[in-house]
Amino acid sequence: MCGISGTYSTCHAFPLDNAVSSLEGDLRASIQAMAHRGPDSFGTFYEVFEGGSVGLAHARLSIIDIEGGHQPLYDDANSVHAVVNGELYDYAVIRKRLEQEGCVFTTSVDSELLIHLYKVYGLDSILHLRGEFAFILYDKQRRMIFAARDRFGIKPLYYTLLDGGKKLLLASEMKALVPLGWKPEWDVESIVQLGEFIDDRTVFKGVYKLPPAHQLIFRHTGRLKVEPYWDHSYNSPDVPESRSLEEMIDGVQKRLVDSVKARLRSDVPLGVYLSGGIDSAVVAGIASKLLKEGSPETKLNTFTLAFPDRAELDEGPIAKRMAESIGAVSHLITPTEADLVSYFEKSVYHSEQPVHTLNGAGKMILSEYVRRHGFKVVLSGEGADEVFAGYSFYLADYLSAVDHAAVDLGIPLPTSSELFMALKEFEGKKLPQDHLSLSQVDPEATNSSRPLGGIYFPKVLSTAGFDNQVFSQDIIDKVGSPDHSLNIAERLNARARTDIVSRKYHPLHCALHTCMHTSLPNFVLNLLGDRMEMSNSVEGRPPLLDHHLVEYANSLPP
Ligand SMILES: Nc1ncnc2c1ncn2[C@@H]1O[C@H](COP(=O)(O)OP(=O)(O)OP(=O)(O)O)[C@@H](O)[C@H]1O
Ligand SMILES: NC(=O)CC[C@H](N)C(=O)O
Repeated sequence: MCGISGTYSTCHAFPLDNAVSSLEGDLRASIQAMAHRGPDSFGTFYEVFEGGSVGLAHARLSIIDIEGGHQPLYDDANSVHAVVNGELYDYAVIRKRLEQEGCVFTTSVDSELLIHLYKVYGLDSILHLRGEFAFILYDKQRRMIFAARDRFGIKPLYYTLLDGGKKLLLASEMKALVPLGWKPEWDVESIVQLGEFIDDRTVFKGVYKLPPAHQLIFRHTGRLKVEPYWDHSYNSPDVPESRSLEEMIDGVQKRLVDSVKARLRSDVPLGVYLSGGIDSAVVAGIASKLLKEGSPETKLNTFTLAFPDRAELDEGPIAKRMAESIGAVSHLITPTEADLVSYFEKSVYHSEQPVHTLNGAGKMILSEYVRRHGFKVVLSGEGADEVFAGYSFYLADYLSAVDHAAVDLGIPLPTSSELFMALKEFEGKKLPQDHLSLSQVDPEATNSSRPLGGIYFPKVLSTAGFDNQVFSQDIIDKVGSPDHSLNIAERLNARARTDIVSRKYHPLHCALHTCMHTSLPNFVLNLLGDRMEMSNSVEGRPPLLDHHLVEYANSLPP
C-alpha cells in the first residue's frame, strides 16, 4: 500500500514564490511522516494560483509496474491529477474498454485506471472500481477535489477542514496532517463515546475518517460534500428464496475463486496470512491451486503467528498441517509475551486509536517477519466473519425471527416458539469471544434502550467498550454518561437506521449491516489490518471483502 495526502486551500497565498516553496516543503514532510507506507519512491504535485493552492503527495510501495507506476498520476492535458493507495482489479478488461473509447495509457500500473475512468465517467468513475483503495483526485478545470474510499474501509483516509472551512486536508494517516498545518487536540467526547470505533469520528477534534463506500467532494467555493456511493442491502425476509442450495453454494464458490484470482495479480512476492480457521484456509487453498495451475512447481508461502507455549491459543500446528495439505510452505512466527509487550506502544502509534489488546502488536510482528523475508503482499481471511456471520454472538439475532426466506430450501426450520427457547438457552451461555457478553443484554428492556429495533448486535458490541469508571467524574459531567449501544445505533446513517428499524431485513442481516459500518472498518480493518501491515510496508488484500462476492452473500437467506 501507499501513503497519500493532499491539501486544497481557497485562501489567497501571496507572495507566490514563498507559497510554492512552503507548500512543497509541507507536502514532503507530510509524506515523510508516512514513509513506512511506501518507502520505494516519493512524488508530489502542487500548484499555487490566484485565490488558492492545491497539493498532492504520494509515498509508493511499488506492487504493479515497478518501473513505470510512479505517482502522482496525471492526464495528457495536465488537468486531472491523482494519488491512489491500493489495488484496482479487473485492470485488463477495464483498460481494454477505455482504450476502445480512445484513452491512451502511459503505464501498466492499475492506479492509472482512475485517471481515465474519471475523464470518461466523471464522478461515476467510482462505480467502476473494484478492490481496496483510497484516492485523492484534483480536477483543475472544475477546481475540485474528489476523494473516495473502498466499499469496506480496507484502506484508510482522514480529512479535516482548517481556516474556517477554507482549507481541506486529507491523508492516509493522521500524523501526515500535522506538517500540512493541522494542530491535534483531543476530542474528549468522541473518546468517551467510542467515536473512534463506532462512527466517523477519531480521537482528535475535527478530524474525520471518510467512511467506507463514501466519496468526498470539495469545491473552490468551500463547499464540502461527503456522501455514500454504495451500501449493503439484503433481500426481504418474507420472500421465499427461489434458488436451490446447490446453486447458492456454487454462486459463492465461483465469486470467491474469482476474487482470489484477481488478488493474485502482483509483480512482487505474495503470501497468505494463515491462521487456524476456515477463512484463511479457504483463501490459501484457492490461491495455492490457482498458482499451481499456472505453474505446478510454484509453492505458496503461508505465514502464521504461533504460540507454542499457550496450547489453547496456538494456531501453529493446524496451520502447518493445512499448509502441508495444499502443498504450501509454512512459516511459523513465535513471539514471546515480552515481544508482544514491547511492540504494544508501536501498535498504538501506527493505529492512531485506543488499543486495549496485544492483537495489533502480534500482527505487527507478523508483518515485520513477512517484509524481512522479501514479501510485500499478503492475502488474508479478514471480513469473512462479518460477511458470513461467523461470530457466535450473531446467533442471538439469527434466533430472533423465523427465516421465512428459507422455507422452500428443504431445511427443517424451527417454529417461533422453538426459536424463543433456543434463544433463552443461548443467552445463558458463555461466548467464545469472551471479551463480549450476551448476559449483559436485556432483550426486555424499555424502548429507549432498544436501539435499532432491539437487535442484539449493538448491545453485544457495546460490552467491549470502556467502562464509565475509566473516566473522571468531571469528564462524564461535561459530555454525559455514555450509552454505547445507543451511540452505535444513533451514529449509523439515517437511511441504514430506517431500514433496520422497519425490519426491512431479517435481524441477522440488520446485525451484519451494523457491523459493516462499525467494528469491521474501525477496528478489524484498521488496527488488525492495514495499519499493522503498513507499519512494515506490507500490502494486505482480503479476498472475502470483494464487493461482487459480498453482494451475492448479502442476497442469501439468513
Ligand atoms: N495467528 C495468525 N497467524 C496468521 N494470520 C492470522 C492470525 N490470526 C489472524 N490472522 C489473519 O487475519 C485474518 C482474520 O483473523 P481473525 O482472527 O479475525 O479471523 P478468524 O475467523 O479466526 O480467521 P480464520 O478462520 O482464518 O482463522 C485471518 O483469516 C488470517 O488471515
Ligand atoms: N501500494 C500501493 O498502494 C500500490 C499502488 C499501485 N497499485 C502500485 O503498484 O504502485
